[in-house]
Amino acid sequence: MSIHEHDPIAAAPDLDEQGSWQDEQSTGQYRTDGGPYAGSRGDQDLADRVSLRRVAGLSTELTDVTEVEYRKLQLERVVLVGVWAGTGAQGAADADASMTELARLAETAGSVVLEAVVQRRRQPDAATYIGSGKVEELSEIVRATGADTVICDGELSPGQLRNLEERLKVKVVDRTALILDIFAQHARSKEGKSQVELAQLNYLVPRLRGWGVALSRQRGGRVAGGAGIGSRGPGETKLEIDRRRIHKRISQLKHELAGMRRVRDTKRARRQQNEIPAVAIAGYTNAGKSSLLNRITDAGVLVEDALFATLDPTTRRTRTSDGREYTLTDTVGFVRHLPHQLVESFRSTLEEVADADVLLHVIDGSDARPLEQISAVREVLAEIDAAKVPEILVVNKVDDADPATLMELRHQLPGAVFVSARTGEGIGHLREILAQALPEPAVEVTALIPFTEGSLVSRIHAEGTVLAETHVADGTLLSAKVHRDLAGQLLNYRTTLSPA
Ligand SMILES: Nc1nc2c(ncn2[C@@H]2O[C@H](COP(=O)(O)OP(=O)(O)OP(=O)(O)O)[C@@H](O)[C@H]2O)c(=O)[nH]1
Ligand SMILES: [Mg+2]
Repeated sequence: MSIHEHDPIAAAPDLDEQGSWQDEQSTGQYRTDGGPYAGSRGDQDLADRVSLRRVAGLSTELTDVTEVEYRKLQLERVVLVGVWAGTGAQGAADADASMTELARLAETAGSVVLEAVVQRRRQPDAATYIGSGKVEELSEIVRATGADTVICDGELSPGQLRNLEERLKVKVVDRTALILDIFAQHARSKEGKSQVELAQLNYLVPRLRGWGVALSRQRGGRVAGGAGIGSRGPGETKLEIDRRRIHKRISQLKHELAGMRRVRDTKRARRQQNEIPAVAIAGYTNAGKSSLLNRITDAGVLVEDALFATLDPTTRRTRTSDGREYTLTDTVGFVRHLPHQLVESFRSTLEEVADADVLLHVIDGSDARPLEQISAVREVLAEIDAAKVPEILVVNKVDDADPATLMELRHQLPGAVFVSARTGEGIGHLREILAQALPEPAVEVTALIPFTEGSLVSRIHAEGTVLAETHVADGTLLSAKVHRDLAGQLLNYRTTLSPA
């Protein structure tokens, strides 16, 4: 079970009397009778006063004592803090879902979660994220649990981070830094490492002045393994590193990445020239994207029950059952509020998704809130200009999903394909659907189209690639690559004349 050494409630018994705490055991029930999430009263002050609420059941589960000892030495002991504006039971459930995800992220980064609390507020406090009065209570919890780090569920301003560190006397990091840290730990390829470092530096630049002064924190380089969240980054101390050097490193990284991008572009252009349709697998982190690639192509890509296990795209060639070749690319997963620094520096990787002919959008059917995963993924897709790519929704992990949820999903997502990458269920059907969705290879035609059929010429321009075009007395003479359908309609106008 949890590794609380001190129960914060017991350690601060008067908190309970003030009604500040609500210890919800794992019943899944939320108070709606004037408790923290009683939105109907609309009394923000009251809500503020009573709203720092424990999120039950989020402590890292440890199986034996030796593991506890080991982790104490190796890992950070963290308290999670969230601010949530939603109201009612739904608001409470949303807050808990967000905190559960934050806990998973923290654990993926190697931390032990000691405690999680949320405050209901209309918006985060401009100076201290949670209400200023709540910082004292949080400080109590930090002391009672022996935590050495507080992780806030959002992106905090440099001032908020500094103020909180000053008052809490422990390291404070935000969700963005946490995700950047996981990426830094998981990056394998040179390109991936450079992309993450660039994102980290862009995150760091506005936070250089003053941040960390409270603790005069020294940070190591990427190789400072085991030094905790935020320390696997490019490194920062106010005194040591001057801004100019960071900016120089940023341009150097951008230059390197531009070079790697050219290689990627060339490869992709070659595939496009060969007219091999490209399929990209996209979706929420841990949805089973790599598992699906492995299941369809025997790629042998790393599969892990961890967030952001995959950062580097893997492309494999494979064939439809009727023998047509296509490529399948597995790439980095998405998450709610994916830090924009990462989206920016992973842009070249994400272009694999934007340039694909078809998207397999993988959803974890065993997740408690699959529809939210879908909208988070679509938000990122829109950001990288991939919203236009035809998409096949693939609900994965049907072997592990709740049958009632699946039934509901079938209703909510007509057209989605339900599969299990683990057992192979539904994969045959998915391959059929995919084969139908693949664009037909283009056909090269040369045609003389009379001026009265101007609309055909427009269609060729819109739907195909014109290779040469000239106007002659009888009409428009052109050669173009067009899809099979259009080629059929041009049959009567085919000619052996050459427009060149
Ligand atoms: N029960 C079940 N588990 C699955 C299925 N597919 C994948 N998993 C598990 O889900 C976890 C994540 O799988 P991955 O294939 O690594 O997921 P991913 O989407 O590539 O994850 P990231 O690269 O981290 O974003 C692993 O523990 C898999 O074993 C499935 O069909 N059923
Ligand atoms: Mg993966």
